[in-house]
Amino acid sequence: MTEKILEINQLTTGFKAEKGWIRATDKVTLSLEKGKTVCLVGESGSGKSVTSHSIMRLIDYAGGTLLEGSILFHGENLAEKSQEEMRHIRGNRIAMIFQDPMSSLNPVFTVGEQIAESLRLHQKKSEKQAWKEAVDLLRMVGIPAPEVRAKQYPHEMSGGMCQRVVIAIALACRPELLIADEPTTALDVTVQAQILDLLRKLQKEIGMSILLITHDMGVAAEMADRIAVMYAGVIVEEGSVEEIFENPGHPYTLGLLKSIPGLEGERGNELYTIQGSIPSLGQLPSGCRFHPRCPHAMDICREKEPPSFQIGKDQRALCWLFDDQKQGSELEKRSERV
Ligand SMILES: Nc1ncnc2c1ncn2[C@@H]1O[C@H](COP(=O)(O)OP(=O)(O)OP(=O)(O)O)[C@@H](O)[C@H]1O
Repeated sequence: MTEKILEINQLTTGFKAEKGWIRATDKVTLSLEKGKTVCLVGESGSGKSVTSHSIMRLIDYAGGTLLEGSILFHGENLAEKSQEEMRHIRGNRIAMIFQDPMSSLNPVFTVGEQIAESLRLHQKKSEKQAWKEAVDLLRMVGIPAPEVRAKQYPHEMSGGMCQRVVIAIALACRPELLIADEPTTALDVTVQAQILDLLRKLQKEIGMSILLITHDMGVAAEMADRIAVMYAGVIVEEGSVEEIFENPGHPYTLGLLKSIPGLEGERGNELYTIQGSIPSLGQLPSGCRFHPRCPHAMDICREKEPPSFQIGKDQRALCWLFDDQKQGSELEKRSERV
C-alpha cells in the first residue's frame, strides 16, 4: 500500500484585516504519497505560497494564522507544533527551496561553508566531515569541479548554479519532503529544464516526496504525479496528471491549459488568456469564486458555492457543471471543450 507522508485537511489560513479575517487558503485538502510529486498550480495570488508557508509554519512569521484544519506529516499534526519543534522538523525532515536562489544564500560565506554549516548544525558533523560532504553534495547536484566551486561565493556563480547550491543545502539533511516554491521561475528555459531534471533524478535517489508550486502548467506536466489547481484560496480541481491534462473538468483548469504556449503560439497566433483577473480575497464574489470569469457560468454558480464533485477515478472538482442531474450532458460537453 502507498504511504501518505503529508495529509492536509481543511486547512484555512487567515490574515487579520480591518473587517475580519482574509482567508488566503480556504479549507484546502491535499495529500502526498511517499516518493511522489504533487504540483500546486494557479495564477499569482491564488494562495499557493500561503499553503506551502503554512505547512512549514513560516506563515506565523508573516502575520498569518492557521484558523482551521490539520497538516499531518507522517500522522503528526504540524499545525499543533511549537516553533521550537518546527525548527527541528524544518532543518531535518522537510526542506524548502524558493524562486530566487540569491535570497536564500548568504553573500559573505562561500557556498561550501554554507552547505557545511547546515550539516554541522542539523547533523552534528565535524568540520572536516561536513566540508567533505558539502563537496560531495555539490557533485551530486551536478556542479563541475566541486572542490574548486565550494570555495567560491554566490556572486561568482550563475543563477542556475546558485539554485543547484540551494538544492544541495536542502538535500544536506536528506529530507523526506521537499517543498519547492517556483524553483525555476527566475531561470532561463534551458537551465529550468536542467534543474527540473536534477530534481527528478535526486527524488529517485533519495526517495523524497515533492510538493512543487508553479504557475506554469508545462512544468507541472513534466514533474507531477498529481496536480491540484488553486484559485482564490481554494483547490478547485485535483487529479492525476493524466486526468488533468486529458480530461480537465473545471473551466479554470481548462483556461490554464489553453494558456500554455505551444506550437501554434510560436507560429504567431495569439495566446489564450483567461478573461478578467483573480478577485481580491477581501471582496470575493458570491457563489463560485470563479463565476465572473467563467464562460459556462449558470444561475446557481452566482448563488451557491459549489461542493466537491467526484468527476474521474481519482479526480474531483468544485464546479456546478458536475452536479448529478447535469453530469451526463456536461461530461459530453467537456470532451467537446478540450
Ligand atoms: N503577509 C500577508 N498579509 C496579508 N495578506 C497576505 C499576506 N501574504 C499573502 N496574503 C494574501 O494571500 C493571497 C495569496 O498569496 P500567495 O502568495 O499565496 O499567492 P501565490 O499563489 O503564491 O502567488 P505568487 O505566485 O504571486 O506568489 C495574496 O493575494 C494576499 O491577498
